Amino acid sequence: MAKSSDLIGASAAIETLQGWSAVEGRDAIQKTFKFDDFNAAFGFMTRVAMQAEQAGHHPEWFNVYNRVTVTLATHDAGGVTAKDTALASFMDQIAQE
Ligand SMILES: C[C@H](O)[C@H](O)[C@H]1CNC2=NC(N)=NC(=O)C2=N1
Repeated sequence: MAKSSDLIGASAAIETLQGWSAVEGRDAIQKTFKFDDFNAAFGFMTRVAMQAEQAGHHPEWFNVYNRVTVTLATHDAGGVTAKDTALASFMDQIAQE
């Protein structure tokens, strides 16, 4: 379980990532991924879901057709930790393929 001492914070986290922004009003990071169609978006979500389950760390997300808006925070810690930057990097990596 993550602790508040694990926090790195949204501002520091987005400096190390591409295309992620800080969420207003809470310590979390967000990005909208856009794909060719629903099939590609859902394929992305399926791969992320398997990785999330393996890591025990899960995204908050919202899908409409070819867009997936992802919010990442570590609930146990009350904000952004290395678990979020790791999941964000994984998403960036597989979204390119
Ligand atoms: C017991 C279980 O590992 C925890 O509840 C995990 C599950 N997935 C999680 N996901 C996220 N994003 N934050 C958490 O604090 C978290 N905690």
